[in-house]
Order: sequence, then C-alpha cells, then structure tokens
Amino acid sequence: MLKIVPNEQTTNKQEPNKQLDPIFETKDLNLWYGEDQALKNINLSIDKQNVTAIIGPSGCGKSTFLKTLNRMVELVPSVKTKGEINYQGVNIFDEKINLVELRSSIGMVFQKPNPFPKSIYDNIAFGPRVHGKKNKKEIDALVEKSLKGSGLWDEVKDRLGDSALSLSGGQQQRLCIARTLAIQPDVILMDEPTSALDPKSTLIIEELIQELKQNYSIIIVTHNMQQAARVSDHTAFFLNGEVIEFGQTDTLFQAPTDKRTEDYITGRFG
Ligand SMILES: Nc1ncnc2c1ncn2[C@@H]1O[C@H](COP(=O)(O)OP(=O)(O)OP(=O)(O)O)[C@@H](O)[C@H]1O
Repeated sequence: MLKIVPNEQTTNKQEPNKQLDPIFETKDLNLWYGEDQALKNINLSIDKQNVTAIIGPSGCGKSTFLKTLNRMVELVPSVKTKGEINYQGVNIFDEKINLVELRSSIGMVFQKPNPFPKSIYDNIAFGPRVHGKKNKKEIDALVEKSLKGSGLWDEVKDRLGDSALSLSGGQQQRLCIARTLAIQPDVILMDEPTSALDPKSTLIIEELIQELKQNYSIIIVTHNMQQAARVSDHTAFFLNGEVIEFGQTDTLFQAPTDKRTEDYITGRFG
C-alpha cells in the first residue's frame, strides 16, 4: 500500500454499489527513450477491479506504457517522462513516492514465466521475506493463499519443496502470478502473459484473470485480439505511441469509431 494520503477526489467517491473511482488516471503522459518519443499525450482513466487490455501493433508503446505504471520503465537510464500518472489519486512521479512500495502495490507478470531456480515454496515466500515477514506460520499461510489465488495449490500442495523449474510452462506462469499475489498488490500488470503458453494453459490463465479481477485491477498487454475480447472490460488501442481509441471492449471491437482501430482489429495491418 502506498503510504501517501489519497486526495479528496479519491475518498469522496467510495460509495457502496457505485462504480468505483479509477485506479489510474494519466494526464498528458509523454515518454522518451533518449530522443525517441515512445508515448505521446496519453490520457486514460482505468477503472478499479476491471480488466483493461492494451492492444496495438508491435512497437506502438504497449509494454512501455505498462512499465510506466509502476515506474519500472525508469530502469532504462535514457528514459524521460512528462505528465502525470495518478494512482488512487496520488501522482506516482511525486518525489515523495517510495518506489519499493509503489512496485509492491503494482505487481507485474511478464511474457515468459521467470520463476527463480528455487523451490515452489521459496518462490512465493521470497517477496514477503524481503518485505520483512519472518513468522513461519504467517509465511506458510501466505504461500497457501497465493497458490490458491493462482489456482495452483491443488497441483503443488504435496510438492512445495520441489524445484519451480520442474513445473510445466503454464504452471510456472501461475506460480509467477502467485508470487505477485504474495506481495499483496492492488494492481497486476500483465505483459503478454500467455504468449509463451499452449492453448490449454492460456485458457486456464484467462479464467484465472476473470477470478482475480474480483479483488485486483488488471491491465494486460496482448497481441491476441480474441484474448482481449474474451478477458477485458475495457480496451485501449495504441498506435505509434498514441491512444487512438479507448472504451468498452465490446463496443471497441464491434463498433470502433476510428478507421485505424477498425483496420487493426480486422487484420488490415499489424
Ligand atoms: N529500452 C529501450 N530503449 C530504447 N528504445 C526502446 C526501449 N524499449 C522500447 N523502445 C522503443 O520504444 C517503442 C515502443 O516499444 P514497446 O516495447 O513499448 O512497444 P510494444 O508495443 O510493447 O511492442 P511489442 O508488441 O513488439 O512488444 C519502440 O520504438 C521501441 O523500439
């Protein structure tokens, strides 16, 4: 959790049974790698406890946008940003922001499953331990809860001491999701989480995304338009670093308002 008091805008919208306020609002967000501009005037409002898909052709800035949401993109030294990203009402570029807290609030799952070469148990326990949890019972409970949350518990509960590398690719990706859940985030960023998986494992992860959105806000980059249509509530279409169209997924796919969106989703380019 970020320990910065949210502004009024956030607190006064927390009414029961009403659409929750946005988890992210970007304002005139621009980003450069050196001299090359990768994001141009991005203004998006992303809902809480929703799945938002980011689609668009290769090189249009999808991953850059995703990694900007928890400032991971700044690991590239040449990166410069301008504009705002308000996360629960707090601008993440504010100098008071603690990046460790920000990144534990906004977890990330990558394209290729990347478990540590450790046991299944230690993969999940690693993050909580780094964040200071020492109590074995507490860590055991968190490991179980996280593996249940990613739908992997029943498959691994009798072999928690086995190497994570002994799991299948799909299981490894669910382990990586469990590892993210163990940090107790509010948001899960997913960068093409199923592109390295077979259709069956893909389906399992897509079903999992539907369950996870009850408790988390999910933003997923995908090249697969059917996947965006299946799993997301809202979709943003990016092109050359700009958001061309953003809206309800059904509307964007069935009645796009911009010709470029239509051309992309009908496979005319990209
Ligand atoms: N580390 C980097 N250094 C310099 N330029 C980069 C870096 N990462 C990305 N870029 C450039 O920024 C632009 C957007 O890249 P990005 O990876 O965000 O696109 P993408 O839409 O996610 O592409 P893909 O679908 O191929 O993964 C591209 O022109 C890319 O070459």
